[in-house]
Amino acid sequence: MTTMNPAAFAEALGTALVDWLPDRRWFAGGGRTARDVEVVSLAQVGGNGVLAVVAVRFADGVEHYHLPLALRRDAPDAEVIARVGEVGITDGADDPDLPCALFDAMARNLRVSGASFRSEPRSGLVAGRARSSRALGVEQSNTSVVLGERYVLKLFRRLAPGLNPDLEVHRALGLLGSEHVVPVLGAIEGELDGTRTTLGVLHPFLAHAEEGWDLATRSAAPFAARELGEAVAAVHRRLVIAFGAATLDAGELSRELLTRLDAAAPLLHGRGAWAREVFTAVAGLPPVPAQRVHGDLHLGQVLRADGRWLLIDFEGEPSAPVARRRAVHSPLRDVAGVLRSFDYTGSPLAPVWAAEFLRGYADESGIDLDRHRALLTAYELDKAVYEVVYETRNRPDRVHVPLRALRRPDAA
Ligand SMILES: Nc1ncnc2c1ncn2[C@@H]1O[C@H](COP(=O)(O)OP(=O)(O)O)[C@@H](O)[C@H]1O
Ligand SMILES: O=P(O)(O)O[C@H]1O[C@H](CO)[C@@H](O[C@H]2O[C@H](CO)[C@@H](O)[C@H](O)[C@H]2O)[C@H](O)[C@H]1O
Repeated sequence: MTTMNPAAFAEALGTALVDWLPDRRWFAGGGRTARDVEVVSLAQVGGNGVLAVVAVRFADGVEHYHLPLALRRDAPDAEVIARVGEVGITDGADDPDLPCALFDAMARNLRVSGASFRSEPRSGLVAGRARSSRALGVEQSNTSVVLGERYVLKLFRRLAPGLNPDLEVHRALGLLGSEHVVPVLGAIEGELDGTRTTLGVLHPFLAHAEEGWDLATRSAAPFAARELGEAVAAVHRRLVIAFGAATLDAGELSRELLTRLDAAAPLLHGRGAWAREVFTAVAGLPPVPAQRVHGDLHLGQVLRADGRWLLIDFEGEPSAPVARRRAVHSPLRDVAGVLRSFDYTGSPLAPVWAAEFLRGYADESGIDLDRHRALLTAYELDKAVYEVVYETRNRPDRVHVPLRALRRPDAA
């Protein structure tokens, strides 16, 4: 970049991104056509790296994205997003050097124009200790890179101004000594709309961790569903200690559920009637205990490592505005998320796991789930409605799974 005109760089990049972005798994455009892409900030890092924040304009609004980029003269055409003169701009997450440079910048607590890099107290990061990098290569909403096989750097993609709830919650639970989350070792921040905004977070890489989804669908090992229930309840307890408790007015909650249902109605293939009844009945419940929760809990968000469950990715629903992701909810929302996930596995053992999970959750939390059946069912249906929208946008071949869950249980 030093030898490149920033205006020419931004112009070439913005133009090329209109076509490049829609093919990225993490791009949340949902089939909409971007009218234009504007580069709103560029921070130079390492010898060949740039952290860019771009604004993508659609007919119905603007979304911001974070793009770690590498600049290389020898970049193969297939990897190049845009060329400025002889220099090819490529996705920095796949670059052999850029992620290591980001690690070193965190270890050194570096500040450059437009970005700051930080290591957490007592993280023990030492520059130069991460010499290799590889993209994790899993299906995800952001992009995670494994560094030196010891660390994992999650580069957030779609941005909302401010502290990312994933970093906020991991940090808070880590400080409380929770054994069900990985510690935060470092973070990267940029600026968006004049607000310090999280661009990345560094955790230890658990090389032998297995995802709950893989354990439930691909492994012959017994699934520790009861322990998962206990772990979720333990995390919920610590979330109350860290962020406090509240109550929700049942009438307001009912209206919120119905609003989400109405918004999704065109995608539900006429399957919304039972959910409507259940959501309407929520208005008659007593005030609902609420707190910060995970917000998008499913079996891909839990890892089994060294005989314990860890919860990851406290970012909430990727498409929700950040205020909603940080809002308090009933903890049963997370319980419902895991139940939906058991249903997604299609395993004949799913009902058994669900029962064990609920037993573990009830025992650890002291919540009598039988007394809260109506609310739990409402959250399961709300999650299924969310999933119909999510799958329609991202994986249309799976939309039948949540659609099936919206059918009244006694329906033929
Ligand atoms: N500390 C870790 N060690 C090993 N693997 C991890 C770790 N954190 C996350 N992963 C893996 O990375 C995947 C994506 O992480 P996640 O935080 O869910 O990203 P996203 O928000 O992009 O979906 C997870 O499903 C998990 O398999
Ligand atoms: O992990 P993310 O934060 O990106 O969550 C989104 O993607 C998930 C899929 O990867 C999606 O989860 C849905 O599919 C899962 C199976 O692939 C299933 O276990 C979940 O229960 C189901 O919700 C999640 O909803 C979405 O927010």
